[in-house]
Amino acid sequence: MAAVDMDQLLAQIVAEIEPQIGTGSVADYIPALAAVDPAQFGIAVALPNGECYGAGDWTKPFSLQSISKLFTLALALSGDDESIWWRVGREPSGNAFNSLVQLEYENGVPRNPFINAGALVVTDHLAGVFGDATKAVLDFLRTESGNAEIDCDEEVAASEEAHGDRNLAMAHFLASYGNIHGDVRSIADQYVRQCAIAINCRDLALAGLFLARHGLRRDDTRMLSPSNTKRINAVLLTCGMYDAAGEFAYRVGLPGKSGVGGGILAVVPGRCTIAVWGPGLDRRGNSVAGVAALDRFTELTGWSVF
Ligand SMILES: NC(=O)CC[C@H](N)C(=O)O
Repeated sequence: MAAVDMDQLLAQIVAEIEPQIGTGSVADYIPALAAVDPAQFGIAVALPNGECYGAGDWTKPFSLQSISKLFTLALALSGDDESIWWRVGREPSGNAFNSLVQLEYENGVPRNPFINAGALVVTDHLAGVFGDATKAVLDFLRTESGNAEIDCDEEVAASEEAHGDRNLAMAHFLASYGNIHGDVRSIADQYVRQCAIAINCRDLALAGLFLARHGLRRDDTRMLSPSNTKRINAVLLTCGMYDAAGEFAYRVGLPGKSGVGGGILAVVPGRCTIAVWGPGLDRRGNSVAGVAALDRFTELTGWSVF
């Protein structure tokens, strides 16, 4: 594709995936998310120079959920501190994001940072470095997006906490292996609160730009070395969509991270970030309309890592 008319392209994608909007089912294990209208869709594309384009509900906030896991990993690796890899692996799990089964076989070392068990360990690491992991994520998102209003949605946090037995069990199980160092309840709470951050597609695409800019933040200060940025993108490609990572790589061919709020952040290294949001999920917890839109985006532009 020669010169890309981004506004026209995004409008075309929204029109093409229209039949998928509202399909799938909203996450109902977090009651506050079950109340979200599934018939919504937004897409935003941010370019390395900070220009941002969007279509549909791209300025409407949604629940960040597991997409927070990519920001916590990046913060854990910032300054090229690689010590987190002693505590968490980087292999796809092939299991659901909230599965516990591998943890006992593998001695309390989660397969990767993008499933819940791995994110709990990363949160514990960040709590040790920054004091409060949720605040560290919020500060980063606000600075990179330029939107100081981004915050935790207290209703979503309370709703997940009231139904948080599984993550709490997982955190205690990790602690039994010595892989949670802080207070278990506090770490589980910080994890839930970073998932409950409300953000829109525009701000999410801008906040992820360091992944497309080889580790540079928007003010040109360095977040990560080019090598560690490449590595995060590689782990996103292999593990970012949980047990659907292979299918997503096949259909879209980009590093990406999804969340059960219906958002996905995808990266075309050197070119752009793309944030999509559609609350209807497939059975693995990935946005149906979001994956369809990213599929069309890479097909129409030819922008992919392959
Ligand atoms: N896949 C997700 O987005 C899961 C995040 C959610 N907060 C949970 O822990 O279950």
